[in-house]
Amino acid sequence: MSEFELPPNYVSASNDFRSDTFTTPTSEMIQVALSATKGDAVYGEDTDTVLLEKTIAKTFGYDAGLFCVSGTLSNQIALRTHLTQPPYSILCDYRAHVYTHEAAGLAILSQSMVVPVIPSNGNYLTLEDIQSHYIPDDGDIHGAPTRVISLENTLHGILYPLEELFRIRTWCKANNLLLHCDGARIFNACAESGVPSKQFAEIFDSISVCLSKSVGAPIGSVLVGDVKFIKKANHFRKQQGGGIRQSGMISRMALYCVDGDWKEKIRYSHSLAHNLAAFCKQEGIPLESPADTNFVFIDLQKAKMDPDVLVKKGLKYGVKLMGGRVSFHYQISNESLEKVKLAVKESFEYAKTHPYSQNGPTQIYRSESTEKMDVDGNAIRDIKTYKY
Ligand SMILES: Cc1ncc(COP(=O)(O)O)c(C=O)c1O
Ligand SMILES: C[C@@H](O)[C@H](N)C(=O)O
Repeated sequence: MSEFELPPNYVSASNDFRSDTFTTPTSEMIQVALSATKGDAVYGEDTDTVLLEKTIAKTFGYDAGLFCVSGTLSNQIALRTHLTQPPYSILCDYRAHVYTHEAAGLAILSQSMVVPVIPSNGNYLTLEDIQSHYIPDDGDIHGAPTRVISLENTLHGILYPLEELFRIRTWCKANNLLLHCDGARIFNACAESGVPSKQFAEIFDSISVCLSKSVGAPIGSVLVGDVKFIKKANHFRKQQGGGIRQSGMISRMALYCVDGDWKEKIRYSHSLAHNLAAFCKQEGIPLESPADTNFVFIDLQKAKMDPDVLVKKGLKYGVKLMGGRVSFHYQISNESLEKVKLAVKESFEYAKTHPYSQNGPTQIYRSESTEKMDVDGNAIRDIKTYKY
């Protein structure tokens, strides 16, 4: 095996539970990309990219969209565009991706303070949580007034109740605050809740719609909002190096995914997650949060489970895990689900005699596992068992 060749079970997504970002482009996707348009998207001349932007904007009820190569870029330029006169701050859930996993983009690009809030119900921010933590623009020169409430739907796979979103929307309008949605899993929210995608335009001023997550595209997100907002966001996208040229091929692959039966694909992945959650309940394995959609967050702290043991048990059965978060996507096989159950159960049993003290909630990313072995116990040389 060459030093760069991965073992067979490392090239498929069917056993990859690390994230729904690990789906791989299908041969059909690659085939349609061959007939993609070839214009320069910076000049708005790539038809497939313009079509993708219009399609996603229309799907979610907005007037304009902007193709971004990642959800991080889409989120960060959205929030930068909303923020106009510092000092200001953004309020979000303490687990929000824009705060925890976008490398301090809010501090650097937007020079914004962040007010991270722990939801009083443990799952999602209520209007009362926001009201008791936001910073009013009342002329107090000590403060950095809240300008944007940035929510995530879903967050850690938890569905945001629509009525709560409307309560927050009404209050934000009355208090001149903007609402952004990190919609990395907005398609999951739509598929599971039945809320029409267009209804989110009544709530959020902008949504970062990821295509590279559960919908299964290899690359990209589309930021949606009104025309003036998207025009300015485009300026920040260029500034951040996100103005890519012939993006037709990746746009066409994304269009293939959104034109397809994404609801069916996503509902399949949710059924697998619900199956694992039911198994955990049956075995007495605690979960950190409700498994509403495509994630199962095992409460490692409560179970005193060592995430490294869980990863190694996964390798023993030939499935890829990153820690306590078990992610599902449409390419996961039923066979792999059964293997994950074995790994989770064995790790839980092991913890009973080898309790591990986990500091704080489940870490999505973890350092590389100490040992690497395949199903037959052979060492797997130089393979990262985690994305980071
Ligand atoms: C909730 C959430 N928001 C945003 C992102 C950023 O997306 P990307 O990895 O494409 O930058 C991710 C991760 O993929 C995510 O999980
Ligand atoms: C954690 C985050 O960066 C990544 N989007 C994931 O969900 O795997």
